[in-house]
Amino acid sequence: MDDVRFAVLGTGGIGRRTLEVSQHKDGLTAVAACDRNGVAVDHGGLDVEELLDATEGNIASGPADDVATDGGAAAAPEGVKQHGEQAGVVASDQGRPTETPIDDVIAESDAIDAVLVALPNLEHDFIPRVAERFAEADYEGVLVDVLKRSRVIGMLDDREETLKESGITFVCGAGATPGFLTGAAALAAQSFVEVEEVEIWWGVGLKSGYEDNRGTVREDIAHLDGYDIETAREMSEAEIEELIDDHDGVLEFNDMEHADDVLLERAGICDAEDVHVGGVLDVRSDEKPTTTTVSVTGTTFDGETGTNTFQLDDVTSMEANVNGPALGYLKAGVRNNRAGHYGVFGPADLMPGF
Ligand SMILES: NC(=O)c1ccc[n+]([C@@H]2O[C@H](COP(=O)([O-])OP(=O)(O)OC[C@H]3O[C@@H](n4cnc5c(N)ncnc54)[C@H](O)[C@@H]3O)[C@@H](O)[C@H]2O)c1
Repeated sequence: MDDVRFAVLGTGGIGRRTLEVSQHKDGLTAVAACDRNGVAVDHGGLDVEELLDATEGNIASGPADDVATDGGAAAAPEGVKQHGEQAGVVASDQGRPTETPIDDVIAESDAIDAVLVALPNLEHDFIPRVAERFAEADYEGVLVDVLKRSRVIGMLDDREETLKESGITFVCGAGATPGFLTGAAALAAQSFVEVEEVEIWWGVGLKSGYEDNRGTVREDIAHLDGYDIETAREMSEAEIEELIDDHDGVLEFNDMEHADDVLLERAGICDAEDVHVGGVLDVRSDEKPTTTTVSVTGTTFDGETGTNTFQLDDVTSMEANVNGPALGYLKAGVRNNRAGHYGVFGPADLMPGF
């Protein structure tokens, strides 16, 4: 494949690591990146190392106001981590402040093959609305997101015609779970003619990455008993710290609303209600509190019932398991886009069919 010129929307915990991992993959050139305050564009290729150094421990992240409804820059957040005069992308020599970071990237999109959307998803239709704005600008290329919530997939499907008309290949839910593990489940299902159950159980140790992944942790908190997306969004940083203290740093989640379910159903693998996602997050240790496992139980053509299991090594980090696959799916998206396949694709659609 020829060189792929890509952009990252949202240089928070995930977006920064995507840029870093792309340095270790062939044929990927980062040409644009933005966060809530700033944008950096260089069609000859960004100096990724400089951008990462400038934003290290200095992420324009933060809680409730992370999504301006017009998709533009949100107001200065309470949770900005900052060690210089400027937060996030603006701290880089290549960055400049802007009120309209996403529109500034859209304005450059003629020369961009793929865009990785690593924006927060605390407002459900934010990412679908961002996709719509790329379509309104007649973008012809790939959009990839790493969103987690099941209900967002339908909102993307509702916009599929608009995306197709523009020539957009949208790969949704393409992180770890959903994403990597959804693809693994689709592969594990191939032994069976009927799938009864898919169990995804993940373990993440985030001590050294906690400060850089607060957006993700906040979204996960919404899955705890007694919390929802609204309450999680409105919690202050202090309230989040308190909740984490109450759990001694270890949060366990059961029956999460993770899009693995609808993504496996729309690929014809099994019913969404037969997919269960849960896991354990430890923000005080880098070691995974439990091994990440995907178990697919089904019946073979010759009547045996079995369970195929896929396990991640405990030494592979969340960042490796989100960003490696996200960039892999991005490349698969580009291959499809160049072949004229437009519309909305989930990770399981890019695996052997069922
Ligand atoms: N599928 C998976 O396995 C998986 C795993 C981890 C995280 N995620 C998802 O990745 C996303 C990002 O998580 P994170 O921990 O990196 O969050 P984060 O808060 O660290 O980063 C979000 C970034 O988006 C930027 N941003 C926010 N609003 C913006 C706006 N209006 N315009 C431009 N930029 C804006 C922020 O400045 C920040 O740079 C979340 O939606 C999370 O759910 C998915």
